Amino acid sequence: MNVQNEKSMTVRGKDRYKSGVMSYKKMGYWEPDYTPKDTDVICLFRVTPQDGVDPIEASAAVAGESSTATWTVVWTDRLTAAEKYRAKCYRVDPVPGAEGQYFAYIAYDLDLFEPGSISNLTASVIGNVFGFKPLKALRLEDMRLPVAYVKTFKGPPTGIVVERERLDKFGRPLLGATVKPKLGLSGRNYGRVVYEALKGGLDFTKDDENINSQPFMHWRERFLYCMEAVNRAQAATGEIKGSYLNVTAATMEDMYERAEFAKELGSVVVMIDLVIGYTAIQSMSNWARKNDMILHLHRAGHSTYTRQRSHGVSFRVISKWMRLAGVDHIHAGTVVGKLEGDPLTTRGFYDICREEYNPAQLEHGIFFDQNWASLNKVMPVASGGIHAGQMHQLIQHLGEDVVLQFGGGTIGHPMGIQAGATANRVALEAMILARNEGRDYVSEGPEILAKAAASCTPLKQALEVWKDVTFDYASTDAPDYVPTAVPAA
Ligand SMILES: O=C(COP(=O)(O)O)[C@H](O)[C@H](O)COP(=O)(O)O
Ligand SMILES: [Mg+2]
Repeated sequence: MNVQNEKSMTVRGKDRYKSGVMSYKKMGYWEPDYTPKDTDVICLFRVTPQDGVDPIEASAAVAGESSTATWTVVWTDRLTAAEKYRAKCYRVDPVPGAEGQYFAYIAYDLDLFEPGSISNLTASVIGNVFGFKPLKALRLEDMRLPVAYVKTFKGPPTGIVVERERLDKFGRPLLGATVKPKLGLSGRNYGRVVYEALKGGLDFTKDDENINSQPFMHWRERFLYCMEAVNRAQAATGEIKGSYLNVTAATMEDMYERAEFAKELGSVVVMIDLVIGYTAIQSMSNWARKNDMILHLHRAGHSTYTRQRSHGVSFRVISKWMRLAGVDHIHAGTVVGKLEGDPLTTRGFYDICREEYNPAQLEHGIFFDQNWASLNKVMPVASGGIHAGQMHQLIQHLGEDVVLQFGGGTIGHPMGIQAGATANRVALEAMILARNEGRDYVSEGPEILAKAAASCTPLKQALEVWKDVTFDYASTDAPDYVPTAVPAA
């Protein structure tokens, strides 16, 4: 069906405001002749209408219910600049290879949104509409954020450039590890893991998403022992080290108290989980900015609504919101590890975090050109089931401005935690050296690692223990458009 060619059906004049129910497309939420303004926010939704529901009407309903409409005509529209405030669906395309699904492009006037508030933005664009009965499913795939709107956000408090300057670490990915087991260690044993991992060569260690203040280890214990470990590791290595102290808690007051204590102890970084919510994230961002602190975001919970392609919110949209909201680190996928991560889709997430400007690139899932208007860049974090033997692939897929985090892949090392950290550091440095020498480090990767391992027993053992570990499963969240060969000019 060529849905694109349906003409405008907007009813105009006094008939528009007669009491009663009128289809959304007649109420003015379908405007195929509309050209979005530079200042409009644009959303791309994947709409799956119920059987028998016209895709244009379903898409117009999404525009209506995410902006000004209700289910019936209301005369009070006439007290407003209704034509301006109505979101306008201006284009509907069938999704390639997915029968019954449509991409609906919807433009929203900038005045519909409070400046600098992710909560306000999301209350509109994902507020009610995902439960609308005429739709089987709905997914927010991408957004174009106008520069005028981007400029109302402060963005990441530190950014990649300043983070590297503060840490005095350049020209290579940073290395981290999530302390394992996730739950159950006492403060003192937890601190031992942190010390060994940092002393062995990592830059960062990290609390896991669900480490807060449990009976086996209250938060102050954790902070005290972690910072003792950080300070000792710094003294032993002469390098700046950090441990992401997770300040996630039940209330803002608790989070501020924990963050203040982290600062008092000299930490360079604090951590929050995505589940704390957008307002709390923006508040913590303000705190981090005021206190010269790196703010690490673990995307705990995101897969509940980002992973399935037909319903929810794409992680590329969450990445955009988080760059606006202002976090310095965000978990963005590993490609090769244990968790969901199609290579091309993941590339799109990384570009959103790290580029000044994103050109539309359908094969990476990026539908719009996006200018970031000099907002700081977010350091993506690759974490989840990665190990030293994948170093060449990690650098190939994820580049240089990234934190590579090996939890099990450090702490599970047969010779112990320090050895696990050393294996990762040596593998990384060998690979970066090979890259800098202009070698084809991707295809020669296994050889480069083997050569480095010849003089590094910890790396040799890591490669041996984990050599067969791969997570080769089909990706759920792959792009809808495949790259096409372009004939030579
Ligand atoms: O605990 C881990 C990783 O542990 P390990 O390194 O032992 O696998 C993190 O919570 C996940 O990486 C989160 O996933 P994501 O980074 O995809 O959000
Ligand atoms: Mg975890």
